[in-house]
Amino acid sequence: MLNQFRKHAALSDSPEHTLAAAPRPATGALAALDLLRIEHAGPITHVRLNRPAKRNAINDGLVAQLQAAFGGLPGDTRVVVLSGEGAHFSAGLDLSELSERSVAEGVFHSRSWHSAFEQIQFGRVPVVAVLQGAVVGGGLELAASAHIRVAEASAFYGLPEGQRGLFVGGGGSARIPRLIGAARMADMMLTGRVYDAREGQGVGFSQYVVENGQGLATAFELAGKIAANAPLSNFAVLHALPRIADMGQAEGLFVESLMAAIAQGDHAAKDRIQAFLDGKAAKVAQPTGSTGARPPASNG
Ligand SMILES: COc1cc(/C=C/C(=O)SCCNC(=O)CCNC(=O)[C@H](O)C(C)(C)COP(=O)(O)OP(=O)(O)OC[C@H]2O[C@@H](n3cnc4c(N)ncnc43)[C@H](O)[C@@H]2OP(=O)(O)O)ccc1O
Repeated sequence: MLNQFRKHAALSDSPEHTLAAAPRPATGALAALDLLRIEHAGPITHVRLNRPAKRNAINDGLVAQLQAAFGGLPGDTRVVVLSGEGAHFSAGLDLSELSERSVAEGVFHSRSWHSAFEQIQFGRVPVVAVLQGAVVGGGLELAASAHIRVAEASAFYGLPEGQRGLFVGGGGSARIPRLIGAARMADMMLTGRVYDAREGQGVGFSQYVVENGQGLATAFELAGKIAANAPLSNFAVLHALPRIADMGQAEGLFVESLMAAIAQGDHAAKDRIQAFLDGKAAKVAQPTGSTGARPPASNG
């Protein structure tokens, strides 16, 4: 595992980073988060859901700890890998906590998920999620908050809320239709339809599908590339892209021009462009399939 970390977090083309010698466990407040396992390897922070006996079902404690973890990332973190311990990414809402909630408490409960997951989606750094086994209900809502999803062949996606008499409450109604379309989401909730890993890639749940056991290695390989980018460039992808997508074209293009100028003025862009002009930076690579991923299927 240590070697895997070192190999996949290699940042040799980054002008600003060297990789720490070995992954180190979180310290201080992050170390106290017992429903998560957090490790740092240079600019990559690995956040792992750690309730495998309950299939990483998401209870109130886990939501609070996700909020704390993503709100308390060290300043040198450039990218997060989010995964789930065991055979399943997450079985969704912890159903054992639901029974005694009033309607008002239900609203506040849902809002606490929104807050934690918005911190993941609209945080400072990109998040790469590794998905295996069940990615269902609130687990799918959590996965949808990440920016890149790497699925292992075992992954399957479902929204059993309909079968449980519930509605999504973790931001799924806002995020999932943007990934797969509203009609597909309605079908999943109304009929209980489940997509396997390959189908899930086809409809837009994941950008990559890899063999079982290869998810983390692929995610760390991608995370190494992301960490080598200029932080402001990554930040613009996280914050400008989704907002521009929701704007009219004229407004969107105006915001784009501002963001482009801001990124271009940053020293990190200047350094990287000069390195390319001096022949010291990599050319754009031909696709090699090095992540083990098939090209994304169309969304159609
Ligand atoms: C309304 O306001 C909301 C809603 C929400 C979000 C809602 C949802 O997420 S609804 C969907 C809830 N999830 C499910 O219905 C999945 C249920 N689980 C399963 O189908 C299976 O466990 C499995 C995930 C396919 C895995 O199967 P298997 O490997 O065979 O494991 P099991 O033997 O079934 O389970 C082992 C162990 O874990 C417990 N467990 C599993 N899932 C849950 C769960 N979701 N909640 C609680 N506990 C779970 C299971 O009971 C077993 O426990 P033992 O003690 O018997 O070992 C969001 C926000 C809102 O405001």
